[in-house]
Amino acid sequence: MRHIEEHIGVIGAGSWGTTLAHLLAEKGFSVSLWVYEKDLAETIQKTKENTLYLPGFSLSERIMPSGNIEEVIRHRSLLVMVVPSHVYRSVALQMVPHLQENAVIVSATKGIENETLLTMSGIWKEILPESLGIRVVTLAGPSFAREVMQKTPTAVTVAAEDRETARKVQHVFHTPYFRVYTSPDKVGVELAGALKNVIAIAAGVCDGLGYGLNTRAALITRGLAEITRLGVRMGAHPLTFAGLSGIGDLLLTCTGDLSRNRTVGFRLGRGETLQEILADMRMVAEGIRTCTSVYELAKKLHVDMPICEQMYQILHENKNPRQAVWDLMERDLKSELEFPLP
Ligand SMILES: NC(=O)C1=CN([C@@H]2O[C@H](COP(=O)(O)OP(=O)(O)OC[C@H]3O[C@@H](n4cnc5c(N)ncnc54)[C@H](O)[C@@H]3O)[C@@H](O)[C@H]2O)C=CC1
Ligand SMILES: O=C(CO)COP(=O)(O)O
Repeated sequence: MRHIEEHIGVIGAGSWGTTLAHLLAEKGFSVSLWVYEKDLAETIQKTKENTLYLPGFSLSERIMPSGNIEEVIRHRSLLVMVVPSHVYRSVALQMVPHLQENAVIVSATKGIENETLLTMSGIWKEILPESLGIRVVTLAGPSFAREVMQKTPTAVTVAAEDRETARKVQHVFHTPYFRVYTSPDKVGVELAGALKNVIAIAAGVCDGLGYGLNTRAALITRGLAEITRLGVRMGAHPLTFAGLSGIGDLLLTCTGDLSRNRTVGFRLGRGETLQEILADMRMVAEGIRTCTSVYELAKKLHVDMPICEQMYQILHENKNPRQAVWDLMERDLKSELEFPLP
């Protein structure tokens, strides 16, 4: 393996952060990994395994786990941010005083902040002093951590406002089993990655209720229509939603049993309450919180998002899931296309 001089800091040692750290370390980068749970940092150091979030995989010797965030980010020109969205701002605020000028931050979190309705790069925009010259890039697309650890051929997108930064990050992450595309549509890629989690819960609900493949296909398709509608309203390019971060990730998480979001939905469909499901889940299912943000955004921006609205009622107002499906089916009839033919 070639040793690469650049030293990268990965912030967040959940399943995805650990996987990205491992991928980069195997490429030859020196990688520091910030671990929130102090005992876990020691365990990873000793056993080379993330026993809490990614059990069963042997991690690269080149990963240096640490509970000290300053140590992980100081003097790093490239950082990867992978903490769940509800703690993103508080962790980012801890990072700001230690960031190196002109560093690049790759954000791999999928969510929308509840309190502000901002995307993750929106949070950075709010808290980063412009004088630091830091660029934020989004990484999204269909990529279950465990499959990437198994080196399953995978393709993702990195989106940045400037092409040069996107190309740099593309090359940093690319491996023969991890193909990276670039995109200039940061808001689109970010929204696609966050919103698909809400639809994945809905797909799980339908499967848990025992509905068939017709239902799932309809849900994915009309879910994509909703995601696109909100995305375009917020400035995204519509074709981004036909890409890896859009339909790609939507298909993966609506159909793949490895999805935590789909699993939450499935269990809801089977009759468990959200409280029961969350009680035995250590990992994050971002769609639960994102659903609240989407519900608020749709109201604020006057965007019609019936599936997300029903999901909000199931998750947060105890609506009966079967009733929610029938309420969707009984809505006013409408045209599928939302634009006139040329
Ligand atoms: N797991 C996957 O396959 C993929 C996950 N993602 C996204 O990556 C982000 C992170 O998810 P995962 O790595 O899957 O997490 P995870 O669900 O495996 O682990 C939870 C993480 O949250 C951290 N955490 C909990 N409380 C915290 C606090 N108060 N402060 C700081 N950190 C805290 C834990 O230390 C752990 O790193 C999410 O937005 C997820 O949607 C994106 C692509 C793939
Ligand atoms: O985003 C993911 C894969 O691209 C992971 O999905 P879940 O969070 O639903 O497991």
